[in-house]
Amino acid sequence: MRSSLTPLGPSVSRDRIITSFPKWYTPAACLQLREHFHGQVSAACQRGNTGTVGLRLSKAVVVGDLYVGKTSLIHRFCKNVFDHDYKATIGVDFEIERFEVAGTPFSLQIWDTAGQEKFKCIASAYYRGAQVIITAFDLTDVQTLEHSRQWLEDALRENEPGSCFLFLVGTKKDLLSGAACEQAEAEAVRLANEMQAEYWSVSAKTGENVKAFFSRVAALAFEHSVLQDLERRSSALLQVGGGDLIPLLTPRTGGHPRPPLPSSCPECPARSRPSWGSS
Ligand SMILES: Nc1nc2c(ncn2[C@@H]2O[C@H](COP(=O)(O)OP(=O)(O)OP(=O)(O)O)[C@@H](O)[C@H]2O)c(=O)[nH]1
Ligand SMILES: [Mg+2]
Repeated sequence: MRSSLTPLGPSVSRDRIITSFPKWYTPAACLQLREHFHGQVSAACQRGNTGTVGLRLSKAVVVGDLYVGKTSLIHRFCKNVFDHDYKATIGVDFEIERFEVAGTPFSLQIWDTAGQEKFKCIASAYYRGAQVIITAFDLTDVQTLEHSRQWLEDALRENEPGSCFLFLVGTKKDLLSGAACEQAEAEAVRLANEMQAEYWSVSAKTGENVKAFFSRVAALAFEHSVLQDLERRSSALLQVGGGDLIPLLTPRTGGHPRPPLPSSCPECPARSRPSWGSS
């Protein structure tokens, strides 16, 4: 039986429908090597038993130095446009993208933050509650890669340890090729592994890898939301005797058990979640 919580609303566009688990950019720095949805997630989707996942917004926050191309990346994905002119983001902005993942509606709220130092305190107020942190750097500017550590640290400070998927994204791929590109990517992969983040190279100008990247983000965030929802519901219900269900409150958290970490599911050969301290 399909869940009665399935939302009404406009159907999602065809290119936001994700039926198979999107692949990583490189196995050298990826969060998940599986090529299929988690078994429990597929089963829940088939039964329409995905709880409130279709009704909630998952939050993804994009951080990184000024001028690296955060806004351009988001605009390419959400509006399919590219602007050569630079207009600094002031504070924050966001877009909401609706997907259908394994037959279930899923919405991602993508927060675009300002890279300029003077806006940092405004932007950092919006880091909280992120399910996904995307740290962007410019592939042609090694300093922006070096600054990625600090951006990630700042974003993690506002969130529960182990509660976020981390991505490191090299932008402006169209400006590099051959050995220069390989070298920049190798350095980025090294840092991504230290950060326990998944690495992607993209170009907002040409659109290369942009849709694939956000599909991957959406699929991982969706999977985690479904697993979290299943766990929340199973720990809130204790089955007894002839099958009566007794709702329980978890005392420690007032009925809202801490969600499982993305890496805690038995089918995930993923790395452990970060305890990323300053270096
Ligand atoms: N060639 C090329 N240029 C890009 C690409 N992405 C962004 N740019 C350019 O880089 C400049 C900065 O892009 P933005 O997206 O505004 O940078 P931002 O990170 O949002 O900057 P802040 O809002 O100040 O933090 C603009 O002139 C863009 O046109 C890309 O993929 N390729
Ligand atoms: Mg911007």
